Amino acid sequence: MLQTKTVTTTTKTTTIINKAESKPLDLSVYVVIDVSVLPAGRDAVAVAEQALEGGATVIQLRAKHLDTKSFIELSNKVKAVAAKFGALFVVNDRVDVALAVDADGIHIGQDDMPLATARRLLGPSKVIGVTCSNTDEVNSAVSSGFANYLGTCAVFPTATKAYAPDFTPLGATGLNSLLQVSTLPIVAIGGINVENVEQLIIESQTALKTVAGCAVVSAIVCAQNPTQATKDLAAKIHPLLKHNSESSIARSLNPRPPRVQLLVNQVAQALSSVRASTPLVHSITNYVVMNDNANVLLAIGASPIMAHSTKEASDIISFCGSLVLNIGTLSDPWIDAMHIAGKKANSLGIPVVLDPVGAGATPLRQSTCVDLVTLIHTDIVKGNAGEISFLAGALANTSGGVQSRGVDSDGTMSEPAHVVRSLAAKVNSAIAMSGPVDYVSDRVGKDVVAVSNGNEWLGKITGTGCDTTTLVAAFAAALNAELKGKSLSAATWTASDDESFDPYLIAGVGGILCMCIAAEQAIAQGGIKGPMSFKTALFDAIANLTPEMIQRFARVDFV
Ligand SMILES: Cc1ncc(COP(=O)(O)OP(=O)(O)O)c(N)n1
Ligand SMILES: Cc1nc(C(=O)O)sc1CCOP(=O)(O)O
Repeated sequence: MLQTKTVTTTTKTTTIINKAESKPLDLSVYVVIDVSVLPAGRDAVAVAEQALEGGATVIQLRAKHLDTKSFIELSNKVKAVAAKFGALFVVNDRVDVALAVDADGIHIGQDDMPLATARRLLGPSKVIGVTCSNTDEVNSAVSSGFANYLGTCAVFPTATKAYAPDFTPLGATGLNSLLQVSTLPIVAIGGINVENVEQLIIESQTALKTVAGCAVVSAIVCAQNPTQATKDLAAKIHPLLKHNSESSIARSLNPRPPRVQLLVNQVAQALSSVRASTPLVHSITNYVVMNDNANVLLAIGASPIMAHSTKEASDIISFCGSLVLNIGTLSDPWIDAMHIAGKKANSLGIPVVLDPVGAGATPLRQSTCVDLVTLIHTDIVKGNAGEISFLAGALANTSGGVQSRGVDSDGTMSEPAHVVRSLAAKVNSAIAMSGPVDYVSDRVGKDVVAVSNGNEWLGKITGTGCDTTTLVAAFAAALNAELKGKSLSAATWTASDDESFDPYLIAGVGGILCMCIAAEQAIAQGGIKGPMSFKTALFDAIANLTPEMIQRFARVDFV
């Protein structure tokens, strides 16, 4: 049963149609079954059904050369399978066929039946899509009040539809221009596939609007496995549409302050630097997380090396970009190796990142992490509230000591910004403290950043804290190498300039944002059944993170 509601705009009355009150018009995964493109022996109804199984939300039937009787017969069959999946069934061009089979809607071009006539014939409850190639056509379709959504001309080159030789596809920029002026949903079409769909959506979005969906013919109809191809496409489309609409609207209502935006820009840029420089990260880390830490480094674009022997700790660090010291599963020789590698890293200006896992839990861990921050220089300490609180407390009685605030039962502490700020200044290290909100201080305690992208799923599998530490180390390595390339050094950064952030603040925020945003992406893609499928999706999402995602989804503030 189609439901209608009427919205009065300044000029016209626009009818917005939902298939059912509980089911808004979902144009996200729009599959066009073009019978002339079907590979030999493939049946249109079967392909439609496979696409629907893969998550198609709309099926359009396009049959330019089919006689009317056959078009109607085929439409009835495709309509029946679409109905089985609760998807919208749309006929291409032919209003008579749409009427004959009582299709859910019609898609017409500029040279087809006029929009007003189509609406008059179809009535108010059918969905009408109209192709618009430029902003004039968009304005005209929108102001007519007769269309429910707009299609585009080809965004990329396509062999499925013939164009004049001088036709230039819209590209993301042209699509962006249409999105800027349209108050109706826009579906992009033409040459879209699983490889280019994400970039198209990201690059075409405006501050307020993203495409409502992407329409494809050959990428599904000619795919070896149309179900899987639709699934793959849907997995790329859904997270971007969902997150973009929420975050971009929030962003346009509440833009980032300039200095926050500057920091986000630099973090996004730093991710590009990691990818470009493939830094080698030496980890002396714990048994529980070793393999995951290595894979997380590979996923972000860095390279892992793990060596625990005192006999090679110094040699290995001399050709690495950063060093991780993780005290999760200690032994005496490992502690010695940490000191050897740490001292060597200090002498070479290689950043050292300490993860004081379980600090304070036993005398061995207490003395080890206190020794590490006092006998070698750590550039970044990354731990949870309990670990950071312990360190702050352990150093409280030394000169310039930090008052420990204690940790609440939910893992938080009062005045977290004060604790990281004071500890940072005390040990001259950036401090990254994880929790429901993460706090990162630069090395002097001047800038403290709260990162609010925390995700409860990250607590459902072991090792994500240590994984985040390795990401921080990858960022530290890439940023330090970049500065060295300019004959500068992360070690000599000073807090005098308001425009410049401590590179290790950027590293701390960067590692945390990558982990948290990847978790958001993993969940948004759907299909998470429990901890293991989350873990797989998380690692994939880390590999697929882009600087644009950091720009879009980062929730950071100075505190
Ligand atoms: C979703 C969607 N967008 C655009 C078109 C193109 O329609 P049209 O301009 O009518 O061209 P033909 O498909 O008739 O060649 C579409 N079909 N679907
Ligand atoms: C049906 C259609 N209409 C277009 C337009 O530009 O209006 S391009 C197109 C075909 C798109 O097919 P594919 O996904 O195989 O590139």
